[in-house]
Amino acid sequence: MANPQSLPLCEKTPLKINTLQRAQEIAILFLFICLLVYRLLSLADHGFVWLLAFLCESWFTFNWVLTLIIQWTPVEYKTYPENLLQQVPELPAVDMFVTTADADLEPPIITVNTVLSLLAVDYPSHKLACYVSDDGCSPLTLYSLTEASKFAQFWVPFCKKYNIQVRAPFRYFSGNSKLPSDNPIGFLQEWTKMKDEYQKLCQKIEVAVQNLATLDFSGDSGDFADIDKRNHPTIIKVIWENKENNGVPHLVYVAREKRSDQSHHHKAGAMNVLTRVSGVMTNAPFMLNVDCDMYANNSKIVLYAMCLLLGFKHEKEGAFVQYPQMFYDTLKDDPFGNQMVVPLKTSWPGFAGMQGPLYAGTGCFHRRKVIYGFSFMDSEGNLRDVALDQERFGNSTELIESATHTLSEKIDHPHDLSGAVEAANKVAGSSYEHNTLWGTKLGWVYGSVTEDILTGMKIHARGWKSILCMPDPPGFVGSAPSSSHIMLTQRKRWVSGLLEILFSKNSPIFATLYAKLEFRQCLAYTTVLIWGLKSIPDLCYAILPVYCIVTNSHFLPKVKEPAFIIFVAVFLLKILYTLRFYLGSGLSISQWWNQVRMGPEGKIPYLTTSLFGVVTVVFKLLGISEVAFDVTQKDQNSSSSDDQEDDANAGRFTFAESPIYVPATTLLFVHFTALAMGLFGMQPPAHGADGGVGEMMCCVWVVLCLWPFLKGLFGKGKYGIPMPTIFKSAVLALLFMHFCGRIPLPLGR
Ligand SMILES: O=c1ccn([C@@H]2O[C@H](COP(=O)(O)OP(=O)(O)O[C@H]3O[C@H](CO)[C@@H](O)[C@H](O)[C@H]3O)[C@@H](O)[C@H]2O)c(=O)[nH]1
Ligand SMILES: [Mn+2]
Repeated sequence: MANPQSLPLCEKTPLKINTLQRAQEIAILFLFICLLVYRLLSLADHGFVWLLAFLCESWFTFNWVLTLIIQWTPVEYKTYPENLLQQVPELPAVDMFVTTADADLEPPIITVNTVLSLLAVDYPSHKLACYVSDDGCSPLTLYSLTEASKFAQFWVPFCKKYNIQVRAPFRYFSGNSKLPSDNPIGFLQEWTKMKDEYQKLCQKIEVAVQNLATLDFSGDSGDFADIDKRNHPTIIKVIWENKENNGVPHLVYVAREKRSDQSHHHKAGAMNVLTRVSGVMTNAPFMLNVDCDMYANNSKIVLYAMCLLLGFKHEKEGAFVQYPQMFYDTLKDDPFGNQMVVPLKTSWPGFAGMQGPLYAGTGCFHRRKVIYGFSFMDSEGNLRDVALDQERFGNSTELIESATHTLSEKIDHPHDLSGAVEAANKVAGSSYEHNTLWGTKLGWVYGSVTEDILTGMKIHARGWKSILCMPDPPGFVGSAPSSSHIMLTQRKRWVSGLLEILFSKNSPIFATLYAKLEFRQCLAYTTVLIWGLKSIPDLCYAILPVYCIVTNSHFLPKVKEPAFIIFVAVFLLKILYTLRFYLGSGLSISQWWNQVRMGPEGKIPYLTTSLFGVVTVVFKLLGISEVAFDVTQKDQNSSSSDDQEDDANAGRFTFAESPIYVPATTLLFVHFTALAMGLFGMQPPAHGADGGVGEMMCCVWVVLCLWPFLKGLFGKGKYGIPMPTIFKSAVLALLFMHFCGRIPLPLGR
């Protein structure tokens, strides 16, 4: 797709760097280095504890350097001349993919809203098609979508006529959206009608959810009778085929074939099926994909993305356009650290200043030909001869033909969807990919439960760049985990998925050595991939003060030593550094504190699920077990919650019977013991120590970070730590004390 002459070129512009921020960053780096030098110089006088502290601190320094490398040259994209797209003679077509996997964890009404918001975007509707992949193979989802497509016949024209901004009805009709005061004539009437219709739609879906038996299995849903989610043939239904220029875009339901003896590769597998099914149906040169909960929050998203993808002189500048993930209805002060506000200001623009943002799995527009995997342009920019054979693409002549069109940049003509269902069924088969390049060189890449990062990295490794799009209002908004347990489970999957990439042949280091991943981008990917590993030094560093107090040794310099100041300074400066972002963005101190405890770099996730994520990957590497894709539960609670009690408890930390809570509970126990020993002078006869003020302060900090666990000791129900967990942790804590030589247990030592 060449850039039409009339379009001015898009540009990346460097962001102005805040000098105070830079000064702080450098100062922290300098202090880290001083600290390491101090450790090294005094290593000989101290023992093992000193060495361990030195190793942890080297790791922290290394991480800080990587962080700075990412943030060094932030850029933003000069925005997209909105009205100019109207001057482009022919807008390209876009296929839009929505994935859902479980009608219980992902209620159909959520998927329906996402689909409605996509069907209603501001873009010529005959250029759009929406495909929903249902890995749950649920008749409820199909039923809900069918009903939604009827509602869409009113909803889409209504949104376009009155230029509605948020086109997901549950958000539009939710309590906090006010009606504009200067309504055009007739608006109020239509608005009321629309609201009624939407309520009816919700009711229908609700009734169906409550009582599956009311669904009529005779007609379209016949295929679902007695279906087994893990073992069933392909079901593809064209729910709505758009035959006019101004109608509602096509809507297609896809439940790919599943066989219990064949791996279906989770979301990556679903994406590849959607790519192929849409390939034989509409074959648009661009593809958008979203998770079922990520509705379009800005009606111009497709236009913006097209401006960016078409607006560069060299198409290599834009393999994909990524909208950062944002969330709706987040709880006050973000108690579970989901929002990731700071990355929006630091790492996202930072990545954009290198090879481009990471592919985040949702809210992303890809070029279809990039997904088809080949670098078809030679260095002169001419199309290379690409053999599109069955060995690569699989044995569907329709798909090979459509892929040939894509790669040779021919624009496909409107298709007859219903006529393509047979071909679509074939390419959605579970054995279609056997002996092809799907999942390796083609499409979404297999081998990690964070398929998004892996797939994006493979694209960068072929020398493509990517583009960041951050319009106001944000492009896509989704549901954030509504409880701490859900959040922690999600983090565990992320951590394992990222480590799976690090320890595979797809590691970014190889991609830099043998392919075209830029060096800085490789470092940036590495920082992301080693996320889970960071929990190990964090754990060690949390144990050190306890160990030192109990054994009356030191891992920090004594208060009187000048070196003590370096430690205090790094600690305080790092706090000030992050606090600045929060206060500067109008956020509260408690939000910052929640981030410290629960955020991506938070203590609690590090001391709970990250550790287990690492273990999962070790098990995988040893061939003991596979990494599972546990789907995140999604809630729609759009401020309509009438349950007062639930509201009050919404931000409270919850527990479940799970080993993930053992390490942190154990830590809490040993820290308390250590604090008690320190305060009441129960340490062994001091070897000239100063009571370990530094170590005591560290202990207090860890206890503060683990406060939710302290509350959990006394909480009831899901707010309390389960008894077995407390018991296991107590045993572990005793063992720890024993090995520190403090509590003689009859263990023969
Ligand atoms: O076998 C599966 C499993 C999941 N999904 C879908 O994948 C999406 C993401 O799953 P979710 O449980 O919401 O995971 P999150 O951790 O919230 O998702 C983030 O992380 C994933 C893995 O990195 C990315 O794929 C997502 O796009 C990104 O939003 C959802 O639409 C699911 O329906 C499938 O289609 N098939
Ligand atoms: Mn999600």
